[in-house]
Amino acid sequence: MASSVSPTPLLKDQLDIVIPTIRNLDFLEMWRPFFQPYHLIIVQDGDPSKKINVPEGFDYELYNRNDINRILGPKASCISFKDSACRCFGYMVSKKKYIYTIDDDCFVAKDPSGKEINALQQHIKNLLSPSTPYFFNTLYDPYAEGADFVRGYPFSLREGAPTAVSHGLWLNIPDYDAPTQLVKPLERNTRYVDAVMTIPKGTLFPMCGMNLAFDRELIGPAMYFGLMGDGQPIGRYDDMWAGWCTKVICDHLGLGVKTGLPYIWHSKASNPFVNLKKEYKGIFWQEDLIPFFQSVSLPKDCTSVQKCYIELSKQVKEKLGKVDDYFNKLADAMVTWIEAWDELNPSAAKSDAALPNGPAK
Ligand SMILES: O=c1ccn([C@@H]2O[C@H](COP(=O)(O)OP(=O)(O)O[C@H]3OC[C@H](O)[C@H](O)[C@H]3O)[C@@H](O)[C@H]2O)c(=O)[nH]1
Ligand SMILES: [Mn+2]
Repeated sequence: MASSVSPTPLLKDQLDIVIPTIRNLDFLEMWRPFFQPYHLIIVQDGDPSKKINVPEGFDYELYNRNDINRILGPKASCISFKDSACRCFGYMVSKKKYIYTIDDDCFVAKDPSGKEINALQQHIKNLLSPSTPYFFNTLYDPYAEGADFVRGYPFSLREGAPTAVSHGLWLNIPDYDAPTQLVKPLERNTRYVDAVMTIPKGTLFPMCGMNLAFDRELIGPAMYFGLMGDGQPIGRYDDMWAGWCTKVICDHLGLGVKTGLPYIWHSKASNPFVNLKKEYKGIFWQEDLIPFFQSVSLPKDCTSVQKCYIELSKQVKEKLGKVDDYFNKLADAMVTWIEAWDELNPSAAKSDAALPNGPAK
């Protein structure tokens, strides 16, 4: 029987909110009722001499590029500059079990009843309840209030798998790629779909970093947002790369990834022409990237996220290095990221994933 209804714990001492920003943080005023109890990690991108004002009353730490260079030294080369991908530095320096990351142009949305959505609470609910990657439940989340496993659902699979990622969605400005933005400039997402689903094992998905939460202890080292922005041939594929790496590792380690509720209100449409320039190589390359990730197989002795990620970086170099030399650089940066992660998180560096490698065969 799926869990009965109990209040969602705040987890205020177990969760950090990571915000990449080149703007001001006035958006926090709208989130204050939901975010004030939490510690914020603000990753200031762009010009480090620019002063970012954080509204009064929030507990935060702020890192700019000088801080990243000071803390990581030469390893700072793996952290993107002038791209929201810089946010992954916040994941690395956090000491908490959970991360929630949100963009500074994302606001509190309302559900169809007009009630303000506490996105963070829904993400916590998603992360604290199991996922069902091995068999699709046609009533969606069986652990949600008023739902359960449907007839025919194997009882041997009803315990589910630990949830590593909770991927939220967006009302108003949807996360479209540049070509779609260009042909549908006025399209707004007004559809509120009241569902949380587990993305089945063996299926990839386009992970958006705008409204994303994850269990840092289960999957944190896989959440590297790649080499994007300044000096790189590609942008706006930071979260996509992290999502593909994360999903194949979650599948291997027997972890779940959920998508759906909660919604946020995404307010700013970034410039489609600028986005096209950033994305165009990604749009072309991903026709090779997706078959690569679909064919990834990780050895049984990859029993920790770090080991999986290092193995993945070897396969990236071997199989994608021939697509473009960028992937050789990215593969090296993946290793640097893990080295930096383990340097900043020494205790976690030793731990293997304490999880079976999927359901009992
Ligand atoms: O150089 C930069 C540009 C932006 N940021 C911060 O990143 C957040 C997203 O920026 P923005 O809202 O302008 O871009 P979107 O196109 O809406 O972002 C989506 O697509 C790109 C990424 O995948 C992103 O995750 C998606 O949300 C915002 O907080 C900016 O302040 C930055 O740090 N550096
Ligand atoms: Mn935005």
